[in-house]
Amino acid sequence: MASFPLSAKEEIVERFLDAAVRGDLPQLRMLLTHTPSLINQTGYSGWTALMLAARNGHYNVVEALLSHGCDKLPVNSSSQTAYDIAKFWGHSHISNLLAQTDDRCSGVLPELYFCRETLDRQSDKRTDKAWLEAQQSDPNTVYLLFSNINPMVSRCEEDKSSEVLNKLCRFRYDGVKDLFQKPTTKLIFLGVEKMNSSSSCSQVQEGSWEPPAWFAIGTDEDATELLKRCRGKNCFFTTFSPKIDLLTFSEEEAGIVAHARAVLVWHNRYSFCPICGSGTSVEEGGHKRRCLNLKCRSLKGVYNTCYPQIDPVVIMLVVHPGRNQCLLGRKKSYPVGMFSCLAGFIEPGEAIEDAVRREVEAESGVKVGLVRYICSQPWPMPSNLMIGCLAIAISTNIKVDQNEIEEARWFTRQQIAESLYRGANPALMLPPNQTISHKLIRYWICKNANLSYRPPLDI
Ligand SMILES: NC(=O)c1ccc[n+]([C@@H]2O[C@H](COP(=O)([O-])OP(=O)(O)OC[C@H]3O[C@@H](n4cnc5c(N)ncnc54)[C@H](O)[C@@H]3O)[C@@H](O)[C@H]2O)c1
Ligand SMILES: [Mg+2]
Ligand SMILES: [Mg+2]
Ligand SMILES: [Mg+2]
Ligand SMILES: [Zn+2]
Repeated sequence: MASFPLSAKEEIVERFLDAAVRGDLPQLRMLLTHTPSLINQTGYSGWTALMLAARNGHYNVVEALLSHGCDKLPVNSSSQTAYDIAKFWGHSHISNLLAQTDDRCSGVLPELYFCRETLDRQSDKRTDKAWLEAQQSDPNTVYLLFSNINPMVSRCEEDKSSEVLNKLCRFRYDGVKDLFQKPTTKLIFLGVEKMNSSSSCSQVQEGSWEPPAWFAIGTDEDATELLKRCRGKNCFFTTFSPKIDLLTFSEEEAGIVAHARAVLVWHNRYSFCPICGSGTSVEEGGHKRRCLNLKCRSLKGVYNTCYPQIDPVVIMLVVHPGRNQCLLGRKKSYPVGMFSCLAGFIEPGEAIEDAVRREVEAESGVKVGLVRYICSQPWPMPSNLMIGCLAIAISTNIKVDQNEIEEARWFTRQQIAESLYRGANPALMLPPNQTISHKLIRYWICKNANLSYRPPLDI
């Protein structure tokens, strides 16, 4: 059989995998230090380094790969994870190690995008007017600029291979203070920087270090005028395709964007008092609006029109009664071949479980029994809270409501695993890594992959 020369990239992957087969830890470490992206690569066999080390009983290599954040969930063409392989070949010390690492560390349920609390919100400071004012003119304070609800960003030029494409543009007081004069400008106190290793200097020990405060500024000023503040930097607003662009921040910045955008959207929607139509004043660091009409009912008691609104949405992976398939749907607006979890807004007076059952049946005709909450994600498009669940179907016939979705289908575990780990299934494209939909699908695949953990639902 003719053999084709390997590309440089293929060659380095093969060297890496070979080191895992032989248990050559120094060589594996050296390659990994030089090229961290090797960690989850597969060779021609479709096996990862972790699978190969598990097959050959190299405990120290498995340990090293896990400590480098290796994903233990990919499956080979026989749907086996590294755990399954170690167990099959009788390497119980390795299968025990693979079963031990907890969900969060092992990537079964990693932190969700938009969920990182980068700043300390210090919500108690929102009512301290003097403190807030002092922070505003502090030279260390950081300002983020939003044209309405779209953040001003600059392109990351450093690492072209990274998924992080955008960086929030940061300003100091002098660069933005003129905007404070405009009555339509919204100023949102986002919190203060959390203390980390770089801030644990002598100043912190002496107690003289104050963590810088962060504010978001929402302005309706002309975007081209605003861009002049960047002084030649490659800055722009994420106006053209917010859904895509908002997924290209670092984890640290994504959490900040989720907070700022949801508050600014609320200000845009609630410029006037929804109870009596009067004007309102903005208080509590931009987290409250108070009606200016002294006779208004909203001034008595707690009115939820005065505080930022969040729209709760259920999003669910429906599992077939036979446990080996899951139900995904596609809207007309999705890219060709993409299927995702079903989702829908929770209605007033409705529990999460009932919303899951109602939305699934309305959109796909499938009836659901047991519902289990898994995780949640703020989704600033513009201010949803996605509540992620697994749900067990008690019927299987599909009857799609064409007004809501275009198609719904049962997919086997094999089809999903192939799409997740090899992208080899052109008929099924899953939503991007940053979405809770992706995480729920992944979670189900892992929990079903004969890992020692048995979820209480026996899903
Ligand atoms: N992060 C993710 O992985 C992910 C995946 C899918 C959907 N989503 C988000 O979930 C949201 C809801 O999903 P859906 O569109 O399928 O919901 P849905 O099935 O409830 O249908 C939405 C329709 O219901 C009506 N509706 C009822 N109550 C509403 C409310 N409170 N707000 C807005 N519309 C309401 C509107 O006519 C709207 O077009 C979407 O906004 C979408 O952005 C996120
Ligand atoms: Mg829906
Ligand atoms: Mg619906
Ligand atoms: Mg609905
Ligand atoms: Zn009012």
